[in-house]
Amino acid sequence: MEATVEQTESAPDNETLVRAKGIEKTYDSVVPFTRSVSVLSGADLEIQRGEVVGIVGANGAGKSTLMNILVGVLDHDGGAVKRSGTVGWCPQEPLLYDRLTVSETFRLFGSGYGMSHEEIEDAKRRLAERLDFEQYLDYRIDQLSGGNRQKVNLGVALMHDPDVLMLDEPYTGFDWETYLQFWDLAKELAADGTAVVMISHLIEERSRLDRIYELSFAR
Ligand SMILES: Nc1ncnc2c1ncn2[C@@H]1O[C@H](COP(=O)(O)OP(=O)(O)OP(=O)(O)O)[C@@H](O)[C@H]1O
Repeated sequence: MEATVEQTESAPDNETLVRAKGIEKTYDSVVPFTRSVSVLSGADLEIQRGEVVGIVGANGAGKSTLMNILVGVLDHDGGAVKRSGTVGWCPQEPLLYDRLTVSETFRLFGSGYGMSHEEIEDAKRRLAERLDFEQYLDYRIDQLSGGNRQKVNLGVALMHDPDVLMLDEPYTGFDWETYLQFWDLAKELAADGTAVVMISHLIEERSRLDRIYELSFAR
């Protein structure tokens, strides 16, 4: 089956921002002379503006694989992905540069997003206050604790106010206060029209999600 990805620049006002149909993904085996592993087989999903959608399932069910395909950092073998608008992505392992300070990290990502100096400074101040990492702005990434690194990872994913925010277990290592702050923020973003897609492991979270996609192993 042929794999396609379609990306349109601007997001429509009140519509589906991500649509995935019949996604197939097989990984080559990491062990020589053994079979390849089929991880996704006919996965369908739709994400609307303003909703908080959960992707759940057992370890190894393919949640990160699906999200990486939706974001566009991983190829798929079959099916089609259609995305509209801008995307913010918070991967499970922070993708940050150890030698940069937190402020420099925001400048780097902000210029990549095409933001002005003022917009970058404003987003950095707002998110540092909100997620409580103001005191670490001059720290290098490799001097941060795991939880604070995760906060910066989340901050740079949403600093450009994306239409779709994709989060792969974004709160790993957050203390309780930050975890609650994170959920307030996710709800606010959704109320303003952002589509928030989140990989979740916590049963407690199910009530916070508008819709849930559960991945299960193919029989
Ligand atoms: N690069 C790769 N090469 C080969 N197999 C891979 C690769 N990446 C992932 N896999 C396999 O694909 C399957 C799905 O992995 P994935 O990380 O998507 O699962 P997950 O549902 O996100 O798991 P978890 O809850 O543990 O984070 C697993 O069996 C994993 O070992």
